[in-house]
Amino acid sequence: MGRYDLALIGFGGVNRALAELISHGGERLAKELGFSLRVVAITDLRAGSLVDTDGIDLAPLLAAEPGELSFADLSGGSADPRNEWVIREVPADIVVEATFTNPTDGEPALSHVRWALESGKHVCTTNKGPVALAGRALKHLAAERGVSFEFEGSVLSGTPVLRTAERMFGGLQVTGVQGIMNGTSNYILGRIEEGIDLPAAIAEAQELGYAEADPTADIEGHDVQLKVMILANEVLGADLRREDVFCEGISAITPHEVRDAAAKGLRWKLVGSATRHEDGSVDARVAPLALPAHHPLAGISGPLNAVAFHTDLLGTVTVCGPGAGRIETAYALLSDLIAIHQRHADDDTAPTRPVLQETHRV
Ligand SMILES: NC(=O)c1ccc[n+]([C@@H]2O[C@H](COP(=O)([O-])OP(=O)(O)OC[C@H]3O[C@@H](n4cnc5c(N)ncnc54)[C@H](O)[C@@H]3O)[C@@H](O)[C@H]2O)c1
Ligand SMILES: N[C@@H](CCO)C(=O)O
Repeated sequence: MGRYDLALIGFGGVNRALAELISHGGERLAKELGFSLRVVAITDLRAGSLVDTDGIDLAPLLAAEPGELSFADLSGGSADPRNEWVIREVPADIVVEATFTNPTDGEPALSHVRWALESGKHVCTTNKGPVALAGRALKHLAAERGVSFEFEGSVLSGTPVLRTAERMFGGLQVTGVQGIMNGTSNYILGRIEEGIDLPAAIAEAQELGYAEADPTADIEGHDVQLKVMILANEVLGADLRREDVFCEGISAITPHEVRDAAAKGLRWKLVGSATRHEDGSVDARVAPLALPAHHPLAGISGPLNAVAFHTDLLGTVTVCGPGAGRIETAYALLSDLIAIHQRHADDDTAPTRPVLQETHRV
């Protein structure tokens, strides 16, 4: 049975949930999937870095409160995240990037992904920044190095939107996408409709693990803007930059407007869309809309999200499922790991693991 050694970059909600899946369900998954997973490195801005090329014992890390975790005093640990050294030098097969999304320039996650691919390591990430802002270049780099770059969790967490389009839509022309693609804003709009105020609704979304570290991106639509770019670039063959996508969030909608609309049978939703025209150009936008109850997206509530694909032969195909959540997004990473295994299990040119130089051990 094969085994993949992982380096986890960022140890917040999502990568901790992946570590839990591996720690608690690893044996069952190995039997079912035909490969096992082992974590050999973890880095985190707050906790530092931890390296054990024989496999990190995850149980004590998962038993600690997230905010209290420090690797500094552990064997193989350091207070410094040392991302570049860990990514480039530790002999992992796959780098799992789940640090903060930066909608402006994608950094430092973009560098994390680039260092990993340059080092001949596969990458899976839930981070929208590198995918939306540099997806084409990173895919090119991955292909050049013979490794995979997987990012299912960058759109609708673990709900398989990108892989459905990539694997199941052969022979179809996709002419547009429209959807509710942010769990936090959708949850917040629902809670405001129920009478909760905005700050309390944001706090709930943070507690539930839906919101970005800085929820401004959820509220102002930037998170959806990145997701629309990813969908347009991956599915409609576009090459959109952020400034190409009009973006308005939900911050200007008052609680009165939300409740007044509900009384009239309308639901405010933050809708992202992209349309491909006959000449191949693609228009994309993010804006709140008051949808009538009969609209297919009106009933998508809470952290549930949906993406409708408009196609030539099937009409509209809608994929619906969780749009956010720690475990749901960890599943996206697991689905990426499975995709990497399926693509590379038979590689006879698979990169060999370099040996970590003793002098570099901490
Ligand atoms: N939570 C979700 O529902 C969800 C869904 C889809 C995608 N995502 C994306 O997944 C990523 C992780 O989400 P999360 O919910 O775990 O966020 P989080 O804020 O809980 O965790 C991020 C972690 O990354 C660490 N970090 C930040 N910068 C770092 C750096 N330079 N080096 C090392 N560590 C660093 C932070 O200390 C934190 O522990 C984000 O990019 C987010 O946009 C999250
Ligand atoms: N903050 C994002 C996480 C998923 O990308 C959301 O609420 O949808």
